[in-house]
Parts: sequence; C-alpha cells; structure tokens
Amino acid sequence: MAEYQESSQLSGLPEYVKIVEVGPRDGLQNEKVIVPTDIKIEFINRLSQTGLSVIEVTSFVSSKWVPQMADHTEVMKGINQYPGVRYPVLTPNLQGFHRAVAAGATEISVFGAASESFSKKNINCSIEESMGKFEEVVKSARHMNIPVSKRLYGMGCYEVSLGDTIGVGTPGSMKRMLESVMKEIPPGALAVHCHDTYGQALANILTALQMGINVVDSAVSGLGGCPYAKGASGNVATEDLIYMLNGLGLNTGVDLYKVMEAGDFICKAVHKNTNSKVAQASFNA
Ligand SMILES: CC(C)(COP(=O)([O-])OP(=O)([O-])OC[C@H]1O[C@@H](n2cnc3c(N)ncnc32)[C@H](O)[C@@H]1OP(=O)([O-])[O-])[C@@H](O)C(=O)NCCC(=O)NCCSC(=O)C[C@@](C)(O)CC(=O)[O-]
Repeated sequence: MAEYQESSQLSGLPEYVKIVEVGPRDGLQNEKVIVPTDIKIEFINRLSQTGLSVIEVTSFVSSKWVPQMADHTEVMKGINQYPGVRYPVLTPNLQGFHRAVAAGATEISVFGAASESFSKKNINCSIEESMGKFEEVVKSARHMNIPVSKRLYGMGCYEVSLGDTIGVGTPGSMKRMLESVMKEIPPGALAVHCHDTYGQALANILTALQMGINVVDSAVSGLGGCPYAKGASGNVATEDLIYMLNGLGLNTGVDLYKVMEAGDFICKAVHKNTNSKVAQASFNA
C-alpha cells in the first residue's frame, strides 16, 4: 500500500494522537440486521490486536430502543481484555450503569445532547433531566473508582467528547465551537467525534488537532450513525484517520493494515462495502 508522508509538519499539531475506536458501538448500533454476538466479540478481539488503546464495546441502553445492543452483557463478558487496552461502554442512567458494572465494565461514558429535541428522541428526557441522571451515574462511578469518559467535565468526567452527530460541521464551525468550549474546559480534557455526512470529518479533525485536541473518535470502515438523529451517517473511518495521521508523521501506535483487516471482517459480516477511502483504494490496488 502506498503511504504518503508529508515532508514538512503543519504547525500546532500534537505529537501523539489517541484514537477511540467506536465501531463496535456507534458503528453497529444502527445496523438493522442483528449481528451475532460471537461476531461482535471476534470483531472486538481483532481490534484489540491492532494497537488501538481504547475500544468502545457496547451500550447498556434499552433493548426496546436499540435492539442491536441487547447482547451488551454477553459481549462485555465474552471479549478478551488485552493489557493496555481500555474498553468503555455507554450508560445513560443508573440502571445501565449497574448492569455495565455487573458485566465487568471498568470504564463508562454518559452521553447527552446539546439540543432539546435530540435529547428527547435519544434518551427520552430533557437536557436538564438528563443532567440529573448523569450526576447519579457519575457519583456512583466515582464512588467505585470507575473513570467516566465523556461529557460533563464539571461533574468529574475526565474527558468530554464533542460529537457532531449529524456531520454538518465544517473547519470554520469546529474552530468557533472549540474556541467557545475551551474557555471552560482545557484541550487536554476534550475529544472530538465527527460523523462524515457532508465529507468534512477529516478536515474538522485536522482543525481540532491544530487547536490542541489529541483524542479522536472514529469507527472502522466508517460504520455508524445514531438511530435517533435523522440523516446521521457514518463516522469518520478509522483507516482514513490513521492514514492522515501517518502522513502527518503523528504517532498513533496503531497498525493500519490490521485495522483494515478488522474492517473487512465486520463489513463482510454486515454485508456492506467499506466507507473507508483508504481501504477501498488499498483493496483495489
Ligand atoms: C435511556 C433509555 C433507557 C430511557 O428509556 P425510557 O423508556 O425513558 O426509560 P424508563 O426509565 O422510563 O424505563 C422504561 C423501561 O426501560 C427500561 N430501562 C431503563 N433504563 C434502561 C437501561 N439502561 N437498560 C435497559 N433497560 C432500561 C426500564 O427498566 C423500563 O422497562 P419496562 O418496565 O418497560 O420493561 C432509552 O431512551 C434508551 O435506551 N435510549 C437509547 C439511547 C441510545 O442508545 N442512543 C444511541 C447512542 S447516542 C449516539 O449515538 C450519539 C453519540 C454518543 O454517538 C455521539 C455522536 O454520534 O455524536
């Protein structure tokens, strides 16, 4: 595979970028055909051997709302947890949190919305009500020394991931949004989560990196979408992100070829072609 590396660095970039792989959760949650549990487990085990250090495994939400995540407990219990890899799960409320802990989760994420209508559609409550639920979860998690990754820095979350769920952002809006958020939260506690609906994800991520962010969510093969956000398409593909970062000479510690193989595995399982331009170009080369 041809890989191009820039001869000169762009300014303001971090030396190391942490990729948070959200393929098993965000990538699969919107798939209509239920992916067998053993395939999900194999997918996560393959991702664990790529050098990725964070893999979002599943979500402890209601199976009536998101049937694809109904096997969260079996998936969490079934995966091999590799040393050096963290396996966060999504928990919207205390019920989800307790189930996640019982299944062996050692890191959790709460997820909220910046718009009232999305909050209502997604988790069936207002933003204010959701804050109350998150506070309960964060309190319990901190009590048990469980790190809470994402949202609500002020409550004690160690990292807040800013999601462009419907992928409409541009480098300009990313810059304005980060300038505003960084007045309250330091860049070291922020991550970005960019969907690629309008083809802006990599440009938005590069903008964020130049502003001091060094944690980026992505999904292998560009899978993903939120069932409760109309028009939301796939995430930025992990393969494309790694290719860009490699080209910039930034260290991720992730093996691009192994990620492409994991992507090929899951695409075959869900009978889809990859959305990753890098995987398309490499497999057709
Ligand atoms: C949040 C709830 C559960 C509220 O659901 P609800 O119906 O409002 O909950 P409730 O508290 O009124 O309880 C109703 C029933 O749900 C059950 N229940 C209550 N809580 C749980 C739970 N944790 N797990 C399992 N079951 C639960 C509860 O036990 C009860 O069961 P019943 O008595 O009817 O049999 C529901 O709205 C839900 O599951 N929503 C799905 C949210 C979701 O997964 N969205 C997609 C992920 S977010 C996303 O993709 C965006 C993100 C993060 O990726 C960022 C980006 O892309 O930019």
